[in-house]
Formats: sequence, structure tokens, C-alpha cells
Amino acid sequence: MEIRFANSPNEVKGMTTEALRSNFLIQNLMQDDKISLVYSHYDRVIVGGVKPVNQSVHLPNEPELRAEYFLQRREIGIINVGGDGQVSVDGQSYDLEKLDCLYIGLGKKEVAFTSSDANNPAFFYILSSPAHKEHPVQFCKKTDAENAVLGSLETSNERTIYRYIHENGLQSCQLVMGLTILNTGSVWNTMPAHTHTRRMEAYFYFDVATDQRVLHLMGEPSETRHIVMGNHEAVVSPPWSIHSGCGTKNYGFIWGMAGENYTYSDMDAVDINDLK
Ligand SMILES: O=C[C@H](O)[C@@H](O)CC(=O)C(=O)O
Ligand SMILES: [Zn+2]
Repeated sequence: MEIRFANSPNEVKGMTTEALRSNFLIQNLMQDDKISLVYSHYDRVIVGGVKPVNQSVHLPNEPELRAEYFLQRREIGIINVGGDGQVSVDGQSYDLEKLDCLYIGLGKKEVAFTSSDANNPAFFYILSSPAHKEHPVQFCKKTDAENAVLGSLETSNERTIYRYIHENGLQSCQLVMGLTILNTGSVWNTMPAHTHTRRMEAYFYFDVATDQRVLHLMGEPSETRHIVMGNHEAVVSPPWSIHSGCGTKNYGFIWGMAGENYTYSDMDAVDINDLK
């Protein structure tokens, strides 16, 4: 598991493209029959990806956690962005089709991931944060998630937001998680942008065509930077940073947060005219 420490806004201002990418961009999350994990010191969130092909892949107990098992003091949200797959939790198996979500609370010991078809494997994106109370395993299909249509074609940001783990959905200690899908012809996410210093956020872009890219925007509203991203890549947004993106074509992304509060709508909006 890769460990990444936090950066101050002043440090980030002076970063080169390469430094921005090595601190915030997470690549190669989906590797055949492997689990990839990055531990971020922003709210101690772990970002990961699992692509089981020919065998089941287990959630390991990472030495850095100094725990008896991964979820001893953590919770985890899982969303499948690939073919049909299964997640088994202490022997109980759950079927996850594309864009279904599973929440696993603190205390569960054995978590394993499998794909139904090696020729069309599941791609599980995972996000884990520290937890202090046990919540049961909860499952949500995309069709059952609370959703809201935002933006317009006129401003190239017509999109549907699906909320899975949140105040009125799957219950957690601090994890908030869902996804956003842009309509054809819309390329902007989260514009107007916002910050929420109470929570960090991570984005994972999916359904980005191989010959297309998303220019992800980060930084303080008056000091924006961009990171060019491809399919199945994640990016960590510090609590003081905007997180927004513009694609060369429409795409989808999973967002997830952890931190001080649990309120999806708690955002400090940034006026487009104030961006620099
Ligand atoms: O704090 C909330 C997050 O930034 C995202 O949910 C925003 C988003 O998906 C969008 O506007 O498209
Ligand atoms: Zn946000």
C-alpha cells in the first residue's frame, strides 16, 4: 500500500505537473487479479481498485494499519464499474452489477472480490475511512439510489448525481459516496465549483473513452491547476481545494468524502468569476 502525506496550499502552488501528478493522481488501480491501495493522509482515506479475473482477490490486512484485520477500525464503500461481480463478506456473497454499491462496516473480517466472467471482469472501486461504530452491511442498486439531475446542455454540464452512502441512504460513520454521469454533449462536472474544508474528497473517473481525457481542476479557487486524467484513474482533493473537471467527451465519475461532517449539501460555492 502506497502512503501519501498531506500538502499545504502554499506547497501545492509551486508544484510542477509531475509533482502534482505524483501527489494527487492515482493511476493503475485496476490490475488483473490484484488489489491496489493508496493511503491518503487527507482524513486517512484509503483509495483502491480491485480487478478479479481468474481468481478471487482478498482485502488484505495492511501492516501500516497495525490492526488485526483491515476493517477492525474502518468502514468501506465499494462500487463496481465493470462486468458482473461478487463481494463476499464473512461468507455472505453479494452480487454487484455495474454501478451497484456495497457498504461494509467495521468488524467484518473476510472480504473477497470475484468476477462472474473472466472475459468481462468486474472493476471494483473502493474507498475506506476510519470508523468508530459498527453499521451493518448494506447494498444499493443504481436504480434504487437517490438521484438528482443538475446543470443544463447550454452550460455543457447536464448530469445525474446518484447518492448511495449518505444521510438518507446507506448509513455509515463518516463515509459519503455516490457517482455522477454526464449526458451526451455535457463535459463539465462540478462547475460552478465548491470547496468544503470539513471534508476531503476523492474522484474516480470511469467510462472515459480510451482516446479521450478529462482535465481535472484542483487548487484553491484563486490558484487553480489541472491534471489530465484517463479512464479508471482517481484523484485526491484536499479539503481546501476545488474539484471539478472538463472532459473531451462525456464520462462518469465516483465521488467520495470523509471528514468532519456527513452532510452532502454542505459546500462553499465558488462564483465562476472568482476563479483564477
Ligand atoms: O461534494 C460533492 C461532490 O463534489 C460531487 O458530488 C459533485 C458532483 O458530483 C457534481 O457536481 O457533478
Ligand atoms: Zn465536493
